[in-house]
Amino acid sequence: MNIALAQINVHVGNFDANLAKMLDYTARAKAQGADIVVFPELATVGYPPRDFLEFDDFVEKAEAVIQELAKAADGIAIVVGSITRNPVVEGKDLYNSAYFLANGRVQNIQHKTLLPTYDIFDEYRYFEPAHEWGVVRYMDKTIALVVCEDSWNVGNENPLYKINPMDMMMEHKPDLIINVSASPFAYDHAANRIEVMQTNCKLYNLPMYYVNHVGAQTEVLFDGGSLVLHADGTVIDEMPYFKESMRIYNTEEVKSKDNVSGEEPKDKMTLIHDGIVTGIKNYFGKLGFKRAILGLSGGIDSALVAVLAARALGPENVRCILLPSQYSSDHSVNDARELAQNLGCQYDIIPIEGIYDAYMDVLKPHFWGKDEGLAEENLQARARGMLLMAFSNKFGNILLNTSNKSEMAVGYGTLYGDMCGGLSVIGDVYKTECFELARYINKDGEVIPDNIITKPPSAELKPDQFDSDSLPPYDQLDAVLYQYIECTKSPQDIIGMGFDEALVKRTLRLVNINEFKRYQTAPVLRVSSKSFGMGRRMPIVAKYLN
Ligand SMILES: Nc1ncnc2c1ncn2[C@@H]1O[C@H](COP(=O)(O)OP(=O)(O)OC[C@H]2O[C@@H]([n+]3cccc(C(=O)O)c3)[C@H](O)[C@@H]2O)[C@@H](O)[C@H]1O
Ligand SMILES: Nc1ncnc2c1ncn2[C@@H]1O[C@H](COP(=O)(O)OP(=O)(O)OP(=O)(O)O)[C@@H](O)[C@H]1O
Ligand SMILES: NC(=O)CC[C@H](N)C(=O)O
Repeated sequence: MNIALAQINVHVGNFDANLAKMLDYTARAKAQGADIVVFPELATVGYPPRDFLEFDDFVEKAEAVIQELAKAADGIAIVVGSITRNPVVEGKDLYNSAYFLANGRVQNIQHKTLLPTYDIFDEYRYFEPAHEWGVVRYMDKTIALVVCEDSWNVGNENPLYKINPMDMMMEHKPDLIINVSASPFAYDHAANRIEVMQTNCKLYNLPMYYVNHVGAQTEVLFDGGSLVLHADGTVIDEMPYFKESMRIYNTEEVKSKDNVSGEEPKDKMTLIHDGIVTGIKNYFGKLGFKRAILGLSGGIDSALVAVLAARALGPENVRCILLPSQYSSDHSVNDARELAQNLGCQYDIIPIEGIYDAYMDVLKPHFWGKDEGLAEENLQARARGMLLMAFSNKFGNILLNTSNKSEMAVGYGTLYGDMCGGLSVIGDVYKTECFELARYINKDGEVIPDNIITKPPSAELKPDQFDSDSLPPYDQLDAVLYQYIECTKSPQDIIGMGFDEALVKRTLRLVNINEFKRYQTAPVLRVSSKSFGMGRRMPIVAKYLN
C-alpha cells in the first residue's frame, strides 16, 4: 500500500482555499500512485479555530468540505482531520475527529480522546472526548486512526489522562497507525515529538505514519516534520521543517527498511530563524498585507527584526525608519543605515529632537519643580511610536514590534512607545538568544554590521545610558527568566540552583508587576515551549512574588 503524507499549510476558516488545496494534493497523490493521502488534524478548518467553533455556520462549512472531499475519494482514500457534531445533548457540542473517506463516502470517523488543555491548547473548551475506539479496514490492512494527543499518553504515564486510547485501538489488532496532528513548533519540540512517537511504535510493535501542519496561524507556528517510523522505532523519514510538502511511502518498503532517510537536522538557531520568517510571511500573507515598517535604531533588536522581515517579505517590502534623538550616537545612525543598505531596504531618517522639544515646552509649566526622569525618556519612545503609526496608516503597512523576550518579561519597554506594533517578531527570543541569532545570520558573511552585535545594549533615551544600568547582566537575567517562565520554578527552586537570591527576587517581581504591559502587546510569534500570549495566562491583579 502507498501512503501519501501531505503536510500542508491551511488557513483558519478559509474553507474554499483549504478544500481547493486538499483536492489538488489528492489529485497529485492519486496520479503518483498513492492509495491513501493523509492530511493533518482539523485540516478542513485550520488549527486552532478557537471560538469560531461556536458558530453553527462554521460547523456547517466544515461538514460541506468533508462532503466535497468524500466525492474526490475515488480510486484513493483520504484521511483528514475535521469536526463532528455530537448528536447527544449531554457533553460538548463537537468532536475533534479523523475522517476516513473512501469510495466516494465517509467510511469511518474516529474521534479524539485526549483533549490538550494547557499552554496554547484549549480543546476541552469545545470538544467532547471519544467514548468508542475502532479501526479502519482498507485494502488488505487494518488501520488505527489516531488524532495527535491520543498518542501522547505513552505507557499511561501522562498524569493528565486516565485513559489510553491507543490501548483501546490495539484490541482490534491493527497493522499500522496513522496519526493526524497539529503539533506546534517550539525549538526543542521536534525531538520530543519523535521520541514520543517512537515509544508508541515500540510499545505496540507497529509502524506509524504521522502527518503534521506546516505554516503559521497568527502566533502559533507549525514546523511540519511529519514522520514515518518503523515498528522498532527507526525514523524511516522526517519531512522538512517549514516547507509544505507531500511524500509517498510504500508500506512494504517501510517494513523492510529499504529506504531510510532519517531525521532532519535540528539546529536551534536555524529553526528559530526559519520559524520566525514563516511566521511573518504567513501573518502578512493570510491577512492580505504586503509591506512592513519598523523603527531601526542601530541596536540589535530592530536589526534582527529588519533582517527577518526582509527575508520573509522581500527587502522591497520593508521600510526602515531611523528616528534619532539628541541622545542617539552617531554610530547608531551609521549602523542602522549600513544595515538597511546591506539588506536593500528603503530607509528614511527623521530626527525627533524637534518633536521632543515641542512636547517638553508644552509640559514644562505642568512639570514645574519635578526632576526629569522616566516621563521625559518615555516621550522619545512615544514620539517614535506616533510617527511610525503615521507611516503605517498612510501607506497601509503593518508596524513590526521589536521587543525581545527579556525586556517583555521585565517590562523594560514603553507602553504606547516602543511596545507598539501589530506583530511581535522576536518577543519569544531572549536577549542572549538575540545575539546568537544575529551571529547565525552573519555566518556566511556580514549582514548585520558587527558593531551592532558587539556594542553594549542601550535604549539611548538619556546620555550614556546602558541597559546594564537598570537590568542585571542579560546572561544572568535570561537564565533566571527561563527557570521561571519555561520551567515554572519557584523562587526557592531557582535560588537552590545557585542563583543570587536578590537577583531572583527582583527578577520575578518585575515579571509579575509587568503583566499589565503584556496584556497590551501585539501577538508574539511563538518559538519556545512557553511564549507570552495565549499560552501563558496570568492575572494582572494578583499578589504573588511581588
Ligand atoms: N498594573 C497596572 N495596570 C495598568 N497600568 C499600570 C499598571 N502599573 C503601572 N501602570 C501604568 O504604566 C505606566 C508605566 O509604564 P510605561 O509608561 O511604559 O513606563 P515605565 O515602565 O515606567 O518606563 C519604561 C521603562 O522601559 C525602559 N525602556 C523604554 C523604552 C525603550 C527601552 C529600550 O530598551 O530601548 C527601554 C525605560 O528605560 C523604563 O525603564 C505608569 O504610568 C502607570 O500608569
Ligand atoms: N533612534 C531610533 N530610530 C528608530 N527607532 C528607534 C530608535 N531608538 C529606538 N527605536 C525603536 O525602539 C525600539 C526599542 O529600542 P531598543 O533600544 O530597546 O532596541 P534596539 O535599539 O533595537 O536594540 P538594543 O536594545 O540592543 O539597543 C527599537 O527596536 C526601535 O524599533
Ligand atoms: N493538537 C494536539 O493534540 C497537540 C498536542 C501534542 N502534545 C503536541 O504538541 O504534538
